[in-house]
Amino acid sequence: MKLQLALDRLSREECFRILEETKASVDIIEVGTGVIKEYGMEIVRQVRARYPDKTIVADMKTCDAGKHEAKQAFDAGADITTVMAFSGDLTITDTLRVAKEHGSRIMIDLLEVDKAERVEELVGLGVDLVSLHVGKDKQQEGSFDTGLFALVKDHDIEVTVAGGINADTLPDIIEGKPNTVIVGSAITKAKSPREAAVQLKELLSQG
Ligand SMILES: O=C([C@H](O)CO)[C@H](O)[C@H](O)COP(=O)(O)O
Repeated sequence: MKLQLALDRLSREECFRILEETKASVDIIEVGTGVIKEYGMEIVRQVRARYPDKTIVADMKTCDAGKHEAKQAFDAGADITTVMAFSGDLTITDTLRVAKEHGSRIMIDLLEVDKAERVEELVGLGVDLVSLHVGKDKQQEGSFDTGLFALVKDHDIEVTVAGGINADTLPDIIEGKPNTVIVGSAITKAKSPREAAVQLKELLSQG
């Protein structure tokens, strides 16, 4: 199981400090939506330049103008870019096509999706990587809900999970056997991001 570090609500300097501290434990670097909004695609280019061997996700949360936004992410050096599940089917297929042309991938963010039918449709469109996600705002009512695994149980696709995940909640989540666990705040807001990442990575290795 891989560990994906989400860099959200951080300055450029904080992003690079935390990356340096945690790089040994982190498999995938996610440049968060808010960080991209603050610094533009340039921050993705800078992360790529500094970490040429890491897998990089640009959390673009695209929902329209898919071809253009996917190209922006891949041209900046991302290996994977995110597209919202509620987007029109043409946005999904356009972004999948751009990803194929670039030898890259699309991760579909299932934020607020509660019907397995949408997942079925997405898989029918060619989607092979999704994120089960409890959003930052919704986390006021509770963090990642393992009930979300039901959405993907009938499909042979790669699954990532996100939403306020930490060392206390991780053991239950591991039971669902996701391919990748995305962690933001539990690492970036920790007193020692390095120690937090080491602990989470250890739990994932045991899982
Ligand atoms: O995608 C995310 C969220 O929508 C903010 O942009 C986060 O990267 C994701 O939820 C992981 O962060 P934490 O919830 O802080 O672990």
